[in-house]
This record gives sequence, structure tokens and C-alpha cells, in this order.
Amino acid sequence: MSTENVLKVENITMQFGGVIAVDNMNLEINKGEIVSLIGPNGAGKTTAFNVITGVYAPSNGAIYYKGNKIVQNHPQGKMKKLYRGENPAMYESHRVLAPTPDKITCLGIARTFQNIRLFKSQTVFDNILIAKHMLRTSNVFTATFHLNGKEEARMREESERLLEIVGLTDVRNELATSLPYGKQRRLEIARALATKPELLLLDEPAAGMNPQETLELTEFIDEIRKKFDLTVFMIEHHMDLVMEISDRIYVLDFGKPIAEGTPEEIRNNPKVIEAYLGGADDE
Ligand SMILES: Nc1ncnc2c1ncn2[C@@H]1O[C@H](COP(=O)(O)OP(=O)(O)OP(=O)(O)O)[C@@H](O)[C@H]1O
Repeated sequence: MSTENVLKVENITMQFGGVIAVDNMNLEINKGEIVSLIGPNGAGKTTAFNVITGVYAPSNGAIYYKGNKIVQNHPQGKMKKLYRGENPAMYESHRVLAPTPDKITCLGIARTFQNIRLFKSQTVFDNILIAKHMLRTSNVFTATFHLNGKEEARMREESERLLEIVGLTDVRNELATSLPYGKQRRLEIARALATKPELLLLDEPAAGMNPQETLELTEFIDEIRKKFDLTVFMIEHHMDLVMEISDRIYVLDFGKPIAEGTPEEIRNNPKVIEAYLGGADDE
């Protein structure tokens, strides 16, 4: 496996008033890896995803994508007094970088959400096509007056091909919400793939799935990783899925990473057993 660095999270702290949701987090993900982020409820996993994808500007720290700094912030003004994390000084002389989620998507980072967020009143096909429009190269004028027919045709063709690859062609005209739960999850992942990401963030993709659906999802994630040459970063509570699919795992507890390693190493790490697994078997 190549060791080209795709994502580097450096000293990220996210503070909401008195709550430090993510506390000086450092992690690195290399090209082609599937890396999982686990930890008890409220450990700060979704907040970390929200910082990486531009939903929140961090209170402090920086994020690099393929070697380029894409996010950076440090406590300023009144926040300086309130800030309770570490290392603010190292960023103070640098400018703030806080791209919006759509800009992050255009860079090549896509995500899914803990609660499925499909366009409910749109068909399966239109859910994919709308996501494709995020990458549109035409300007507002051509987009408004549909003058760029060639680009639209290409997007439609790519959407059809994507539906075929993920096995949803037979339901292309159905409303997204009429699909069974497992297929809605698959559509949500397909919609993220429509933006042609290199890094895919999945927030609890197996939430609410039965064992059979979870097994199918495990195979699906592995399949799309290979087919689309993806790097995958995943939050998941289903330990069987995490242990089966991850190359490496990071464990968060109270916003702080307490362990990193292969599934085998994590399984046997006493800190993890104490903080999270509680010595119990897989879910
Ligand atoms: N917008 C916000 N404002 C204030 N506090 C927040 C906000 N978002 C998250 N938090 C707090 O930050 C902490 C971490 O929450 P987060 O949702 O990131 O945890 P999590 O590890 O994803 O949990 P779960 O596994 O239950 O989804 C919690 O104490 C939460 O209440």
C-alpha cells in the first residue's frame, strides 16, 4: 500500500462554550486505507467529521488534505480568554482558513451523515444528479438558462453509470424515501460518490442495520474502495464491521485520541478495553 498522506489532522480542538468536544486531536490517513474512528457516545467523533468537512471552523488547529493545508484556526479576541485547549500559539501568526462544506466537497472530500439526509421528494436518479451539479463547471448564467447542454448530458450519463455500479438502476425512478433502509444508505453513499471524492467520510453507515444488511454494507464499502480508488474514514459503533474492514482504528474518549492501531492491537489495548469496550465481546 502506498504511504501517500491523504488526510492529516493537526492539534484540532473544537470547543463549544465550556464543552471541549474534540481535544487536541492528531491523526493521519494514507491513500487507500480504511480507517475507523470509534469511541463512546459523546466522545467527539461527529464533531471531528464536522470540522474536517467545513461544518465548523475549529477553535484551534489545522487540517491538511493531500499535503495542502485546507483548514486552520486559532483562538482570537474574546476566544483567547475562553480557550481551554492546547497549542494555540503555534498558529497565531498564520491566517485563518475556513472553507465552507461545498468547497471541501469540491476539493475531493465527501461524506454521509449519521441520520440519512437524502432529498426526500426526489427520485433516486435525481438525488445523484443534484450531487453531480455541485461539480458543475458552468457559471451561474449558463446553469440558469440551461445553455450548457453537453455538460448536463455528461452528468446524466455519469449518474446512470454510477447507479449501475452501485446496483440501484432498477429503482432509479422511485422516490428516495420509498426505498428500504439498506438501499437508502447505499444511495446516500452513491450520492457522496457522485462528487468524485478521493476521501470518503462515512458517519455510522451501519446505524439501524440488521446483521445481514451490515454484512452487505461491509462488502459494498470494500468494493467501492477498490472500484473508485478511495480512501475511507468511518465512524462506526458496529464492532464486527469495524474489526472486519479497518486497516487501522483511532479511539476517542472525551475528545482525546487514546489509542491508534490495527484491529488486533485495538482489541487488546487495555486503555481501550477500559474506556470503551468495557471488556465485552463484539456487538
Ligand atoms: N453544536 C454543538 N454545540 C454544543 N455542544 C456540542 C455541539 N455539537 C456537539 N456538542 C457536544 O460535543 C460533545 C461531542 O459530541 P459528538 O456528537 O461529536 O460525539 P460523538 O462521539 O459523535 O457521539 P455519538 O457516538 O453519540 O454520535 C458532546 O458533549 C456534545 O453534546
